[in-house]
Amino acid sequence: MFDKTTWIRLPRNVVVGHGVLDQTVEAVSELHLHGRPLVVTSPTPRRVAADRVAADFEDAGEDPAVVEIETASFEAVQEVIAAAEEIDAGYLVGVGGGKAIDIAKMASHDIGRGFVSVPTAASHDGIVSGRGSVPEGDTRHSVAAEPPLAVIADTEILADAPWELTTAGCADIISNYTAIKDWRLANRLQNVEYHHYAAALAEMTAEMLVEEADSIKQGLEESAWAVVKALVSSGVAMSIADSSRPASGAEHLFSHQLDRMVPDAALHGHQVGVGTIVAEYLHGGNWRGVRDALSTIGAPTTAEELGIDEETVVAALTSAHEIRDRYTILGNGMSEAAAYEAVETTGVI
Ligand SMILES: NC(=O)C1=CN([C@@H]2O[C@H](COP(=O)(O)OP(=O)(O)OC[C@H]3O[C@@H](n4cnc5c(N)ncnc54)[C@H](OP(=O)(O)O)[C@@H]3O)[C@@H](O)[C@H]2O)C=CC1
Ligand SMILES: O=C(CO)COP(=O)(O)O
Ligand SMILES: [Zn+2]
Repeated sequence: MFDKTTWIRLPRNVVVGHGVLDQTVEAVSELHLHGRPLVVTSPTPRRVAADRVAADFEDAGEDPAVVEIETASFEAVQEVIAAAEEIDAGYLVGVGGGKAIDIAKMASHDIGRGFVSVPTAASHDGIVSGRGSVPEGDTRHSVAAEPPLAVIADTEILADAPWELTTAGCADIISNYTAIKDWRLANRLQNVEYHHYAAALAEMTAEMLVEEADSIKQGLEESAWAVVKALVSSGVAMSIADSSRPASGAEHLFSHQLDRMVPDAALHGHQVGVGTIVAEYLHGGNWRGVRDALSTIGAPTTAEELGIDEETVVAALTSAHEIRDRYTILGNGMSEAAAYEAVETTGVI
């Protein structure tokens, strides 16, 4: 009997452009959600966008509430759930960087309410995906969470955000190259389920961004536009696959391990970018092309630029395979000698 099922959960409205923050209420009203909105944000995004969004809901007679979180933690998720229950929220609107958005999408998932994503930073592809990432014990990788019903990405705000957040988003997209290679490898060696369509979309997204690398420049709203569109495609690829496989391979394992060893040392995308150079080298691919694209955009390509010492980078590489059950080019682990060889050859150290 044929017993395959595909269930793809995608956003219904994706609104990207100059000043579209003002269209948040309209984009949400089309979703036919009921009840009060709870705006979930963090301090800077609140000033930049969330207070405006809340005021617009107020003007529309929607009686919103705002909850501000400081850290990406399970306590913050519980705080948001309590705030949502207190006002009997109909849906949650995450306004901010990955922290606020992930907390909102994880709280939405727990209480079965709709989630709307309003990114204020183009810092990684979690702004569109149904994956949430909150450190718990030794776990750093994403888990299933509520996918956004709508995404409102105002390029005026994104272009104004600190540039390193955007270069981190670029590097997170470039990592799709090695994520896909790892996925294919896992499919061949371990019979891991592989989705051609999701893989093609993720790979094409990385290729298009690399082709445009020269024109991605600080202060240009067109650059924020190009990056956020790529983040949307990458998030859609993850939704199609119902997994982060299209956008997360060995380079992400390396970054997650760094997060465990030296929390908050560098941005997610920047760590992932350096991991992509090494993983591409291990695949025997064009690691110089990856390095040059990162460097053209202004993303780190060395341990020093990440602000992480050589020993930690090597230790993260040799233990990254332990992070989760995800087969990649790292196999059952790199030896220390092989890790040194890879980072020295690629100029990471
Ligand atoms: N779901 C997924 O697939 C993924 C999730 N993540 C998660 O996302 C988080 C990292 O995301 P990231 O966006 O880098 O982190 P944050 O949300 O912490 O944002 C980074 C910094 O930028 C500030 N900020 C955000 N927007 C603006 C703006 N427009 N102008 C000025 N400052 C701004 C934030 O301020 P403030 O401190 O006030 O918030 C914060 O200090 C982590 O928790 C990580 O685990 C990472 C990768 C993938
Ligand atoms: O960061 C991600 C994709 O870019 C999510 O991947 P993880 O599942 O490895 O956390
Ligand atoms: Zn990522």
